[in-house]
Amino acid sequence: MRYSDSMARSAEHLRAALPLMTKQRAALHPTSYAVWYEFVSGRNPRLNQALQIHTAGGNTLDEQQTWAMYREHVCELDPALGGRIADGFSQVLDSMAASAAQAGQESARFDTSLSAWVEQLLSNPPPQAQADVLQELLCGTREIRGALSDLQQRLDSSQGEIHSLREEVQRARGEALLDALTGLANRRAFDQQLQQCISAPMADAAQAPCLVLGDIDFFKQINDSYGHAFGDRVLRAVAQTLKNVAEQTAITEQAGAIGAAKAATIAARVGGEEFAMLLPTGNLQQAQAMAETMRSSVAAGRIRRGDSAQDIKRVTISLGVAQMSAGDCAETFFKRADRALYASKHTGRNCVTVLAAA
Ligand SMILES: Nc1nc2c(ncn2[C@@H]2O[C@H](COP(=O)(O)OP(=O)(O)OP(=O)(O)O)[C@@H](O)[C@H]2O)c(=O)[nH]1
Repeated sequence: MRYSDSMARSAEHLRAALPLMTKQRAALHPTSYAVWYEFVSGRNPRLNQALQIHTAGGNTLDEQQTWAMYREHVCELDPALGGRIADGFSQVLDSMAASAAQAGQESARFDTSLSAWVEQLLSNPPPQAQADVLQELLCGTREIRGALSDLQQRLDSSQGEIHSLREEVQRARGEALLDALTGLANRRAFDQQLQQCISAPMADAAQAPCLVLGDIDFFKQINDSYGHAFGDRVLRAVAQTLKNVAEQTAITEQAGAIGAAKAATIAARVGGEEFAMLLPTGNLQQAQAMAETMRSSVAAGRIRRGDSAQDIKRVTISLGVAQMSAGDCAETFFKRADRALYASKHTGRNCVTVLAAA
């Protein structure tokens, strides 16, 4: 069970959460309560970190941001399970619709035979009592047919609803894995992909997955000088640049692959101003070249402030590159790329460092 706090403890959380919730721009509904309950209980460090960043400098969360927080850090919906439930419903309805259609056909056949018998009997009049019984049977059968056809119509429309539900689940699945600000994959999606890479058998160590971590330089100064909203714009612009370069790299990989299509590079936002690019196949030189293109593209980009014709000071990014080695788990692989990134920060920023496995 997700929440196992005692009555007294949860009442305490309620008292702490309410004033925080009322400050927000989102309505007071169970979703926003779940977000702020988890915040005050301190049980979800990643949520707390994200909320602290979002509410820095007195910012408040609107409806969309509250839902994004919920989806990314609180919601436990397993989208695959949601999909299976919708599929299950759909199958049940399919088989009910088929049974109803079959029952309808059978009752129609019975109705036809009954009508023929009634014709016969009326041309050779039976005693009145028997004729009445037959007429009643005929009416009853027609009613059954009518009811079955209604049922079938309702089943058809339920099918339509299930179809939209399935689309909704798929959409929610997509959103649950996307970073709401930049549209890149979020930390959750990245962790899943990284885990998949780690679990896959490694055929050739030289072609093992590579990880590129990037972190915008002096981002706090950008926020402090131009405001948080402008900081968000910078994040979106950098994300778009990284995504474009990652996609170009994927195209090059596919063009270079003989026969087999290689998996695309995944670009994700894994923290406030931190990004991760995972190349499922390739080699360290390719990853380094991609990181270098990312660095130079970000540095060459120009972002204008809305209220000014002037560009702001150049935005740069530091990057670290590492390749997975045989003994790695997700954590050791990530940490090596992180060490490479911090080496870039310490050698002056706006550069790329590659760290080979020890
Ligand atoms: N606008 C905006 N700012 C964010 C977001 N997430 C994190 N930040 C800010 O990013 C800044 C990160 O600052 P630091 O970790 O000190 O790093 P830095 O200033 O980039 O310095 P170096 O990394 O050492 O070059 C903090 O001020 C955070 O508040 C966000 O979603 N939007």
